[in-house]
Amino acid sequence: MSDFITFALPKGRIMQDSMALFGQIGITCPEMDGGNRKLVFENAADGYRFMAVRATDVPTYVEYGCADIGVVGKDTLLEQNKDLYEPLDLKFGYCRLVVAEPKALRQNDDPGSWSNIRVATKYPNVTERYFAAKGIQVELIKLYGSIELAPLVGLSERIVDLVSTGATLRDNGMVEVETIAEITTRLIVNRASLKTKHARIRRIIDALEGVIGDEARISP
Ligand SMILES: Nc1ncnc2c1ncn2[C@@H]1O[C@H](COP(=O)(O)OP(=O)(O)OP(=O)(O)O)[C@@H](O)[C@H]1O
Ligand SMILES: O=P(O)(O)OC[C@H]1O[C@H](OP(=O)(O)OP(=O)(O)O)[C@H](O)[C@@H]1O
Repeated sequence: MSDFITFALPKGRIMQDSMALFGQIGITCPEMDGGNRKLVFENAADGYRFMAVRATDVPTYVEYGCADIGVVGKDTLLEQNKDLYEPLDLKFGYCRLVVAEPKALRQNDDPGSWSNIRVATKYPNVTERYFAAKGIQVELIKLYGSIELAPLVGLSERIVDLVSTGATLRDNGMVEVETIAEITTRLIVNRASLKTKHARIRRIIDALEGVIGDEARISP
């Protein structure tokens, strides 16, 4: 690894909030404002590099040390369960991971009586763990997006997915049944980088904590 500090940032909705937060601690990348299709951007003067990757790929780039630091939703971390240092809750990207089902089904359904259900989700590992802890057997159908479609076309009656405003569930005739986890965006760090680039990474973590507040710190 170089003397650069390399960040892996998700291309989607988290990117803008991440750069706004880093901007508050003086970490910027003017090259990113260029409006092109580049995937790696540098601020060579300050020694920072930024990679734009798929949200679900952030933990992989950090785990393998291609990036020293990553920004990623807790949902992705729960699903992938990788060995990463997670020092900070960045306190944005708030949403919830929930179990949901069609409104009509909910009226006569008792989740307490479920013993064997079929669930469509982007989060098969979290879903399996959650229902296994309740003694419920799940037939998992892994999807990669538009999860709320599954009950509409008879793929599965239940889904596990993220809810933020609730508009997607509502507009597709579904309601929440249970909350599995509250989700926010997290800072993750490669364990080797934490040793080899300790002073710089510690400074970044401390500066972010200074901006967000003490409640950002996650105890190991
Ligand atoms: N509706 C939402 N409101 C707020 N945060 C959300 C919402 N949906 C997702 N997120 C958060 O943003 C993260 C990235 O979501 P985004 O939609 O940008 O990527 P994605 O399309 O889900 O991932 P990928 O590109 O790997 O398929 C999620 O992992 C979650 O933490
Ligand atoms: O409660 P809401 O504010 O409506 O947000 C929830 C929706 O947002 C996410 O989908 P996304 O936009 O990432 O699209 P996707 O279904 O293709 O993953 C999530 O998977 C829900 O579908």
